[in-house]
Amino acid sequence: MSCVLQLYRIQASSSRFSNCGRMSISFLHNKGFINGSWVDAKSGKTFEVKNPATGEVIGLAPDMDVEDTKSAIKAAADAFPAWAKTPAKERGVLLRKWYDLMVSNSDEIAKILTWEAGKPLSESKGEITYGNSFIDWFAEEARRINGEVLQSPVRNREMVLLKQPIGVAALITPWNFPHAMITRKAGAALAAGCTCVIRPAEDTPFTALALVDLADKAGIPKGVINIVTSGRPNAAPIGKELCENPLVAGLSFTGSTEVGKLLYKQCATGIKRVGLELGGNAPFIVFNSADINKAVEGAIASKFRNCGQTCISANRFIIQDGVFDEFVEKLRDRMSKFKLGNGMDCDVNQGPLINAAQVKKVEAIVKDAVDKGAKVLHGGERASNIGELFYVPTLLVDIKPNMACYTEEIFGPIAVCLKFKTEEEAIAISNGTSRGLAGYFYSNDLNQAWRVARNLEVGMIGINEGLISAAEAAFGGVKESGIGREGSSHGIEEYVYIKYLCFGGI
Ligand SMILES: NC(=O)c1ccc[n+]([C@@H]2O[C@H](COP(=O)([O-])OP(=O)(O)OC[C@H]3O[C@@H](n4cnc5c(N)ncnc54)[C@H](O)[C@@H]3O)[C@@H](O)[C@H]2O)c1
Ligand SMILES: O=CCCC(=O)O
Repeated sequence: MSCVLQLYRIQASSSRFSNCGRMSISFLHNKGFINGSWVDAKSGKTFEVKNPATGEVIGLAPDMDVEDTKSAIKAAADAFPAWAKTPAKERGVLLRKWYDLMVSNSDEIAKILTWEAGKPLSESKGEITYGNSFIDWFAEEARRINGEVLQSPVRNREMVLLKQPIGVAALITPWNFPHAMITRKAGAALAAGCTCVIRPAEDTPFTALALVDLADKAGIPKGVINIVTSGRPNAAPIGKELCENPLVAGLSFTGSTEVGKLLYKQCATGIKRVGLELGGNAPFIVFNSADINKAVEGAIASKFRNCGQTCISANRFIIQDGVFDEFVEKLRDRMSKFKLGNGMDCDVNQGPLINAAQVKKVEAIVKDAVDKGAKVLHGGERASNIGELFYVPTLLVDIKPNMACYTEEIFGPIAVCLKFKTEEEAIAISNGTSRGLAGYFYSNDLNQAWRVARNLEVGMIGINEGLISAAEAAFGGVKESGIGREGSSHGIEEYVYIKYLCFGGI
């Protein structure tokens, strides 16, 4: 209850946001940030940002377009030479200051995040700890961007590999992790010596603007981080400009595979460096040897984090015949204990979906499955009594390969359970998709664990574990789930190129 009151205090204290008088959170902004200044769209246009839990308009953000994007790119390009030459240790110190400010303001950022993204406050705090950890990590990694001295095959030569920042990085991020998807990209880019232009999702610009404000307060020089906000209609032209502008060296995108493919094509025009974190269709296999209680806890964590709107959420539960009934019954029991509601309410653990399009997509997936013979063991409908965008966590069995819930990324609170007999069958079902982001399996057979880990066609695997994300981990997919890795020491590689030096006549 106290959380609810705190939210209303934010709303009541800002003249630029709904129901507001004075501003208590100094980093709550409704302007874009270009070349170190808070700016409106050149056109003067704005778009509405709504609280998905209530439908209320919480504020207006600048509806920027290609002209604003060109200005942001120019600012980033102008700032690049000085930032690239700033010693890595100094870049790391500035990132550390940014991290410290984010930590000390975590509770306030969490409220903004829940306000616009709908996720329960405890999850927003979890995302912020996670998102902050990328800045902490890359603050340290900055000074470890080392080159190599090679063994020359001939006398009187020295051969050296330097790593240099690629230049201006364009970062396009989604609404589902409005904080962490920015810090995972910007932390690596800035540590490497790149400057950046960020285009956050239209549903969640205020978290992004708060982060950039704290970066500014940390002393990150003007032009190094720029942020261009826009409503959905301007996303495509802004994206095209970010992909095709000759001053941009590389693009990093997190979002749907469909948009990722388009941006990949657009980047081909200028042979830009591309990093893509796209959709998944994660298998979650439970073998007969597994500890079923642990598997159910892992399933809940993996499937229902952010109401299932997570790219690495379990998409299909693939359960061996000996433990199918026990797993399904225990999962149903856990799901029946979820509390849906406004994420600001402390005991809520499932918030709304982000927008009406997501609700329609989830509804269509459930209807398609039921029409084709799936059985609903829990949920199966909107929770309209709570709000427009709430959907009851749903459990489906009797799943067939022709159902959308089998072939598509669900991206919502729908758990679908399939039965299998042999390990080969489980692998074939798991790999029978064009996606390959994450996978999970539960087994207490060590040999089986190695075999299955090697055979799953995914970039990341949780083995007896449902939560795998960490700044130290290399995050990314195979197949149509993307290109490149974020986080870990490999995350830096997306933002540097190797320059070969050959010193002759030595
Ligand atoms: N892998 C992930 O982390 C992730 C995140 C969000 C969504 N998704 C997937 O995407 C589906 C749809 O969600 P969504 O609509 O938010 O994803 P999306 O790919 O449409 O949007 C992601 C980001 O890209 C922007 N965008 C959209 N079209 C663009 C374009 N032509 N050029 C440049 N930017 C563009 C959006 O405004 C947003 O900021 C989901 O159901 C899910 O399957 C995956
Ligand atoms: O949804 C995409 C990112 C999720 C994560 O980093 O764990």
